[in-house]
Amino acid sequence: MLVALLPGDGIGPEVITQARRVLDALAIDGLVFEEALVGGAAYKATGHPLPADTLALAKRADAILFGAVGDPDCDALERHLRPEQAILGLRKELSLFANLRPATLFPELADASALRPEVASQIDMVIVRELNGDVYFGEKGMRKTATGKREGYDIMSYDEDEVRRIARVGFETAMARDKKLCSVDKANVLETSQLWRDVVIETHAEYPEVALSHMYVDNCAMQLVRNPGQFDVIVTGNLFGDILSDQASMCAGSIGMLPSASLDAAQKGLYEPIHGSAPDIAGQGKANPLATILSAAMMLRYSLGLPEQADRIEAAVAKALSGGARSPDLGGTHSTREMGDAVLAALT
Ligand SMILES: NC(=O)C1=CN([C@@H]2O[C@H](COP(=O)(O)OP(=O)(O)OC[C@H]3O[C@@H](n4cnc5c(N)ncnc54)[C@H](O)[C@@H]3O)[C@@H](O)[C@H]2O)C=CC1
Ligand SMILES: CC(C)CC(=O)C(=O)O
Ligand SMILES: [Mg+2]
Repeated sequence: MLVALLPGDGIGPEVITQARRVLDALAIDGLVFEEALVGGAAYKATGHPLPADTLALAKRADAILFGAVGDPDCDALERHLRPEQAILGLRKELSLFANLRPATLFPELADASALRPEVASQIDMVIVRELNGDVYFGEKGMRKTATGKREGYDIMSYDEDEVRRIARVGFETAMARDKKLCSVDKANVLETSQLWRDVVIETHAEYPEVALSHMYVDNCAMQLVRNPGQFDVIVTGNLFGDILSDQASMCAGSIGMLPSASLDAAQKGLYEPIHGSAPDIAGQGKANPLATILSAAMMLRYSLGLPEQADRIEAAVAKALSGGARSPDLGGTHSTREMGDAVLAALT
């Protein structure tokens, strides 16, 4: 089993190092790693954020463990050369259309949430985010209006097949949990969202056991803070899912806690924390590696068929937290490496 390791930029390499230590400690027979440059690091070395070799490795691998991309030095580059194009390119090239972002509060972290502990303790949801379409992949550009003003544009669109396939992932995810699916859109304003809602309703006929509800995205942002316990599975588009999952992460303690799986139709996947390269703390040993370590657990479960090993990692993370391991984002002083040490010590 080949895992492509793509550490990327900023805190990406720091958190990937800790995930790799945990995977090594499991001593899984036949698991091999191959590392490659991606993002700003790749641009600086090769002139492209997603070099052909890196893409070829990602295609060849059984799974991809990804850190994060993004480098302030690259923010003025033409868009197609910016580090973020690497993760967008991987998602598109590998048809990773289904992004699962579980947001669960480890009970030990009730005090780390931005919400009151009795509200935060109810959080146990999965955000299913569409990852191959929407405004991120529509036609975009800069142009001049008739009166000579600069105008930026990004086209938002979904076709019905794109909505149907992610709706099915949402329903399937709900079937495996509490059978409650909330579809989040902005159908009161956007035609893209009206189609989204119509197709989700049509797809519901295939899953009559699931209780389906609909919510506008602005209300959803509010409800995530007011009463996050009401959500079981949320299915939504690329842009809304991006924003809502960062918000949900803070309700669950920290953005440094949320893992993700980005899957294609055959469960091949890229696994990454939901956060970015955090240039404000990069190189300081302050990054929380648990989101990446938990992403490695998702990789073992979804793409490598090793659910017991995934359980071992998740149990070790819970034990490390019970034992008091806290990086600064969780209100503590543990360094990135010490968080990794705590998980390693808790592995049984
Ligand atoms: N999938 C990816 O590779 C992503 C890349 N990005 C890129 O990352 C760069 C920085 O973006 P931001 O908007 O600042 O988002 P960010 O997620 O990198 O950071 C937001 C805030 O959360 C903190 N944070 C993030 N991860 C943390 C961790 N593991 N432990 C402790 N604190 C953590 C950061 O220090 C920062 O204050 C940009 O270039 C952006 O485009 C952003 C999101 C995802
Ligand atoms: C570079 C962004 C598109 C990535 C992001 O913010 C995310 O996937 O959460
Ligand atoms: Mg994001």
